[in-house]
Amino acid sequence: MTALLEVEDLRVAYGKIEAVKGISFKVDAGQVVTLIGTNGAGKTTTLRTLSGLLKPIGGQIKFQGKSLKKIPAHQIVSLGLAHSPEGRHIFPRMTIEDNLRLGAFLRNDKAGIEKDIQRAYDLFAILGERRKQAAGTLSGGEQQMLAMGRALMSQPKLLMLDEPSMGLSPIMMQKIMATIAELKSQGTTILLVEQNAQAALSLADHGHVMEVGSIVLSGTGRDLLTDESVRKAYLGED
Ligand SMILES: Nc1ncnc2c1ncn2[C@@H]1O[C@H](COP(=O)(O)OP(=O)(O)OP(=O)(O)O)[C@@H](O)[C@H]1O
Repeated sequence: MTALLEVEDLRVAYGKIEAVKGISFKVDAGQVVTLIGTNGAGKTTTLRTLSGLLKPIGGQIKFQGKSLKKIPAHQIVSLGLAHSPEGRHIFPRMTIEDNLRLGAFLRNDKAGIEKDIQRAYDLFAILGERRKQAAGTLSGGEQQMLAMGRALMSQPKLLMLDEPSMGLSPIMMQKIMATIAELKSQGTTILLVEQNAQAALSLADHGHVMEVGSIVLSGTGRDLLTDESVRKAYLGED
């Protein structure tokens, strides 16, 4: 069976600095796969490249068996790859509901869009309660919910989440992780970038540890959670 996403020997550079140095991994439909690693490991660069925002200097990206090489960013969304970026990038002056609608900008099935807006409100009740308010009035965690809800509005085959737990309180972080688990149980395929290795590996089918542009260790979420080097480097154990 072909993987939903296949990344092979991917290399990405900013000028002369190679930020991603030949990484390979795949994501099968229905899986949660996580990339973990410290600041500057190349995780965000990888997601931005998969979204078509950065052009690789080498390697292959295949989505549903087709190369994404010559496909511009806006068409990549229509193929079914949605990206909830680091820092969220919601539109603070627009209402919560209008932010959600933006995620559906490539769709014209009105009834389906309304159904998915309702689905976002079912997942995140606070967004429904405050649908007519400016998105900038939401807390950081609620803005994260909005960013995830907006990404889901494109009906993605693959949802890419960049550090959804960043800057959140432990309770809000747990809520976001529980939502990711719920999306997984509904069959959503997710590529999750996280610095919170414990949370990410706990719900991932597979994980890859990135260090300075390379994948240095791969395994099931459970294997990596119990791996001694991972526990020392990323889970704060001596
Ligand atoms: N726009 C840019 N121009 C030049 N170098 C960059 C740029 N963006 C990132 N880098 C460098 O590329 C490397 C990888 O950064 P990247 O943001 O992908 O890492 P990351 O693992 O996502 O870390 P973080 O959690 O901080 O986002 C780092 O050395 C970073 O300084």
